[in-house]
This record gives sequence, structure tokens and C-alpha cells, in this order.
Amino acid sequence: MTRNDKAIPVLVLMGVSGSGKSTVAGIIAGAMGWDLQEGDALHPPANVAKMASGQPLTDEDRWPWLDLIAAWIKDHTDKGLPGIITCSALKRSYRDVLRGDQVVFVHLAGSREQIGQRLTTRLDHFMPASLLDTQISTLEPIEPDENAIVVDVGGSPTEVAADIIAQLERRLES
Ligand SMILES: Nc1ncnc2c1ncn2[C@@H]1O[C@H](COP(=O)(O)OP(=O)(O)OP(=O)(O)O)[C@@H](O)[C@H]1O
Ligand SMILES: O=C(O)[C@H](O)[C@@H](O)[C@H](O)[C@H](O)CO
Repeated sequence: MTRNDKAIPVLVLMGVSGSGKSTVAGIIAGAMGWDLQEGDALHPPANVAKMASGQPLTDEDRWPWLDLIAAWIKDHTDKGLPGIITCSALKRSYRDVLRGDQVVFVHLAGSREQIGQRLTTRLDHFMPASLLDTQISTLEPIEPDENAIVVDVGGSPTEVAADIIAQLERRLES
């Protein structure tokens, strides 16, 4: 059986803390009926404790977590199931662990001021707003050869989700 893998995407919603990954992923998963995995839920407890104490993760902290994200993606691509997973995926080398024919990275991009403002009003999360600067300095922007969509997060969550779905549909048509 042949299958158009591009038509069965697994989206990796990526970007710095507070860029809206969880919020927008929930809207898209609901609208499309796709499986949803919150990447933060796959962090080992030690990683969560480290971030909650205000320390940024190192590469060594992130590799085992990225392996779990990659396993979730592979489970979906092996079964030909669409899905959406949140993962900061800040460095190109991290994205290398996650890549595949069906995998589309969606970078939620916004200004430090806007994302910082959203983080200071988010009170129910382990990640302190103080870590935003290290998230931004660690981020390696998407490069042209990566299978990716970049969206501006200036609009409402519903507008950002609609922008992503529209860009995805245009890619499938082309
Ligand atoms: N487009 C948006 N407009 C206004 N507020 C937003 C938007 N997207 C997200 N928010 C709000 O900003 C905050 C951060 O969003 P969210 O938790 O989804 O980000 P995140 O990227 O998943 O963060 P983290 O990586 O730290 O888990 C939340 O309080 C959320 O309600
Ligand atoms: O790579 C990282 O530093 C982490 O994944 C963070 O991005 C957090 O998981 C997230 O932002 C907090 O919710």
C-alpha cells in the first residue's frame, strides 16, 4: 500500500517557554481530532525540579527527554497516525533527534516582551519566567532545509491555531 506521508503529519509545536505551545496544541488537536501529547509530561521529575528551582536544563538533561519525545513520534509515524506534541526543540541538534518524513516542526515565534508578559501572568506552571532569557539565548532558529512552519504568536490562540492549519493545508496542496 502506498501512502502519502505528508498527508498524515505529526506536528512538533516548538518554541521557548511561554510561546503558547500547550495552548495552541490543544486547540489544533481538538479541531483536527489528532492525538495530543504534552512534552512537559515526559520530562523526568529531576528536570522539572531543576527548572522549578530556576536552573536551565543542559544538553545532558534534555537528551533522555528528547528520546521519549522521539519514541512518541515514531509510534505515530509507524502506525500512520497524525498527532501533535509540544517540545521546545530549541537546538537544531535536538530537532535532529525528532525529524522524519511525517514530522513538521511548527515554531511559535514572538517577541521577548510579549512572551515575557504572558509568562508573568501564568501562575499555575512550574517553569519560572526568569528562565525565559536562557530559553531565548539557547534557541537556534529554524533553517531553510528543515521541514517547518513559522508562525507569529501575536494573535489570539485561535488565530495562531488557524494560521498553522492554513499553512499546513497549503503545504499539502503544493
Ligand atoms: N496567542 C496567545 N495569546 C494570548 N495568550 C496566550 C497565547 N498563547 C498562550 N497564551 C498564554 O500564555 C501563557 C503561556 O502559554 P503556554 O503555557 O501554552 O506556553 P508554552 O509554550 O506551552 O509554555 P511552556 O513551554 O513553559 O510549557 C499561558 O498563560 C497562555 O494562556
Ligand atoms: O528544553 C527546555 O528547556 C524545556 O523543555 C523547557 O522548554 C520546558 O519544558 C518548558 O518550556 C517548560 O514548560
